[in-house]
Amino acid sequence: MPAAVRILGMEPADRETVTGLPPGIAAAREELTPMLSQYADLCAAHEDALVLFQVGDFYEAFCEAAETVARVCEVTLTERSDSTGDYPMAGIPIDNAAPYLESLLDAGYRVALGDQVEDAEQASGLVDRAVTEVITPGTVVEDDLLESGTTNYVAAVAADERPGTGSDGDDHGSGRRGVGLAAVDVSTGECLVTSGDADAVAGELDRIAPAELISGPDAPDFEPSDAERGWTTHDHDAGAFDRRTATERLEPYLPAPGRRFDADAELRAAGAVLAYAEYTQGDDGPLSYVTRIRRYDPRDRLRLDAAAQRSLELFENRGLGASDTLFDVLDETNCALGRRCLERWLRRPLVDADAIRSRHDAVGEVADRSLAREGVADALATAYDLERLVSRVSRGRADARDLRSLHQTLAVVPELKATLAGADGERAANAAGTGPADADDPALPRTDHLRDLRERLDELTEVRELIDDAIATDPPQEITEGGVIREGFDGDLDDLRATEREGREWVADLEASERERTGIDSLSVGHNQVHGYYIEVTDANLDRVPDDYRRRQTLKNSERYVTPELKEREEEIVGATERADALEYELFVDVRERVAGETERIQGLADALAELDALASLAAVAVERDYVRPELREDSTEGVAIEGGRHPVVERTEESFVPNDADLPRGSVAVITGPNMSGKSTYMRSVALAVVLAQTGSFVPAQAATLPVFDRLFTRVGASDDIAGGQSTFMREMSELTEILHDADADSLVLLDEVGRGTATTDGRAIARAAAEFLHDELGATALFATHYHGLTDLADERERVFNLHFTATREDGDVTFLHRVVPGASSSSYGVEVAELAGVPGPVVERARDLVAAEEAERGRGASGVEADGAVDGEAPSDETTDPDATDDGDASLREFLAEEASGARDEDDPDASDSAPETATEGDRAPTADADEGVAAGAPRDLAAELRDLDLARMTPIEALNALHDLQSRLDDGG
Ligand SMILES: Nc1ncnc2c1ncn2[C@@H]1O[C@H](COP(=O)(O)OP(=O)(O)OP(=O)(O)O)[C@@H](O)[C@H]1O
Repeated sequence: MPAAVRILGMEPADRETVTGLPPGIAAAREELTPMLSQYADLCAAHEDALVLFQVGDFYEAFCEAAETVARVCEVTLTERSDSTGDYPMAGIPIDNAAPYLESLLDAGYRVALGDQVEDAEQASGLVDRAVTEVITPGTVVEDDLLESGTTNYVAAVAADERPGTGSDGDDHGSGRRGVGLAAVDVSTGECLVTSGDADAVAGELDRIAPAELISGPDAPDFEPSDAERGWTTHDHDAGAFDRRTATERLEPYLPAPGRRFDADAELRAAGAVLAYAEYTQGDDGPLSYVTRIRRYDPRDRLRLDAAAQRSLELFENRGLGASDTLFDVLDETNCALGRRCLERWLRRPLVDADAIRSRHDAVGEVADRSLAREGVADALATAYDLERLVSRVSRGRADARDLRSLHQTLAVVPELKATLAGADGERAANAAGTGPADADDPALPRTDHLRDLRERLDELTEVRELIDDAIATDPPQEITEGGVIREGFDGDLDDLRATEREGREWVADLEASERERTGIDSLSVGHNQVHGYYIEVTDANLDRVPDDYRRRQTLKNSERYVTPELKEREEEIVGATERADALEYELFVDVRERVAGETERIQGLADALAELDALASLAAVAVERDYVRPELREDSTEGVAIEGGRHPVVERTEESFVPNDADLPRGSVAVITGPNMSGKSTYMRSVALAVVLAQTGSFVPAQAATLPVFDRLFTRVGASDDIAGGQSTFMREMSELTEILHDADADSLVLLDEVGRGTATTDGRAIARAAAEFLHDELGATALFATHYHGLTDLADERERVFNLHFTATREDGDVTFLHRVVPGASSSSYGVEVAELAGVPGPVVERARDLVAAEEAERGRGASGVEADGAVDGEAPSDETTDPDATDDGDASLREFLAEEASGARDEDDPDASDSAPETATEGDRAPTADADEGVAAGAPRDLAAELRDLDLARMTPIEALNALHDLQSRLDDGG
């Protein structure tokens, strides 16, 4: 039964005209020819889809649907005329349908393929047609329409309908949770089910990034947090979410579904998503290759929401510079299976320390064994996408070439097992390794993880042999025209082929024997489609034609004949060929079904191959990029300790990447200051990426790393950092901050990059400070906090676990050099003007900016005496704008001041005593503000103009923006503000 699905986001008028029954056809319904009437029936049964109707070698659409196809696929709109009228018609070639289908999917359509399901030659009257598949973004199975090595999910969400069901998601174990989520990859049969409160499910949806989402009645509206990874939404037939219906739907997939799910909403989401998947696959009953429905709890994985994935550039590069992502760096996989697995791992890093260590063991072993690593890579490079292959086999869509690909993939398994056991030279070393339990059997990997994996490499010998015995080595694509079954596999087939062969040989000899018999040297024997075999004699020799020749065809200069014997042989050959082709098809289908019977085992093997490839990829990266095995803290109260840590992506493009240490006690807040472009963001991300990598099972780019296991990782990056994604609003920044402050706890790692930057300085600073205090005082999360609000560094004096770090720069002959090295203590310079110069802001603008800064500093110098006189430095949070201690100082000390300090050694980076804010406090004190300074005028500049100038984020402005901003300030200065 087709589900009633409607495409959201389209005007009802559009839907009426492009999906379901085209109005032009509906209007003529009573008079339609039988064929168009059949088309109309299929359209009416698929209201949600655009029906493509097979007519010979083309898929056709009619009337309004034809107009849509012509426009979207850029094909010609023609007209069909029959006794009942003229109908616009547009078609796409079936042989090359993929690019057109892709255009229709991209344009938001769902396409129902109305195929001829009966041999046109055998049909008496109208050929029977049926929808064999509904192609939708989330349920495509065609290789041509799917990216290799990626997952493609359709998901369903259902609200829990049991009374009293909690919605806070914290009642794990009681089975009472708010929203159920189920997702299926129809191309591989992977099926996942989970549940949680609406926020948790939203996070999971972001992580899974389904191509399509169907919602049950009362389910919350879920919007993708990232438009680029968005999904198409449908309201699904409410009936599919009904508990009883869902239970019945699930029964063929798993016994006693009612008892298998924690939450009612999980069961209903799973039932609905499978109903939908079945519907799109032609409603042919259960999808036999969905053999495992995997339940999971989001809390069993490191929670990385979409914002974190985005800002850490795990899968997408948002920056304007380097083009790689973390996944690109890690992806040294050799086959699509491994690539998908690695992606899954990176989207869902582990939180179970033993499981993480186990992966590290395996990565370490493969990294140590270069022969095994290369052997595994070579073997897997010839493996096909077993998951997609087996699902095709199981759906009855695989051809003989697919079975051969399956065979080739199975054939690497024995080789892989031998490789993992170790090549001869390796075995002794293996045996002497870290004390394997079975040291007397050197032919085994030394870690439990690899040993288990090797065990799971099911050789499936019977399947491999069956395919090898049955299927020709280089079969044709068509499975109905013979040539797919190997000789020797079936006696009857061999007899038929022998008859066929002998007949052909007889025909081949006929020319010579007839020439001899008739004495006509130019006599020839040939064959054509219409007349079959013939003997051709030129007109000059017609007098020598024997009596038993029967004329078949007269040509310009010759005659064509048959003999009764030739006719008989021909019938024999044709008969044998037809029967052999039909028998081959039968045999092929039988072999395919027998292989399909092993779907579950083949899927098990696919999992093992995928994991092996992912592990080998991590090992290859560890070796090539000099990563180190991270040590996991036993004690959950201890923090992060990284020596010589690097950013895995930036280090690939930055010729001389400067490694940095990170020592973050659990629950500490590191306030990081420093000039623009000095490396603050890179540093923070390096720490977070080390955590993500470690929990994924990877080694990390560092000299040494000891890490705790975090449960959640939050990031909040400055508003303008998201401009490239077109989502820069202060509101968004604040809602992300809200989420962090609500959800982070002692097991969270939090990255805050320039929080508060999206609003007025005073408010932004206040929010930043309050957030840092809350993180420290209330949440106890481990946090890295990069900021240009230097007043925040005071927190180190006030809070036990807050400390300062900063980045420095040097200047020689007017050139600023960023050292990219983190050192203890607070910084006081932003070098904004210098960065503007580096970025190519025109010289006069830079010079003018320098003058303005100098003027302001001069003013501040005058104001500072007031501070000393009053001693009015207030380290408390800036709640009141008029007494805000930061109100002028986040403009920072001047470059001159800063360099003078450096020259005098007051700011010795290597000075171990120069920690925290001690030397900096003096500096800041020197230029701390007074009420006078707040109201003061720098070289006649109104105070607010100077503040505005200070707040310009030059590093992120284009030269022209900077020029305009300065021009604006200048003219307002001229106007007296
Ligand atoms: N450790 C490092 N070694 C070498 N180059 C680095 C290092 N860290 C950062 N860089 C380079 O410096 C550039 C700027 O770094 P990053 O964005 O981290 O600075 P930032 O201090 O956060 O700047 P802003 O305050 O303007 O946001 C990076 O794109 C990178 O090319």
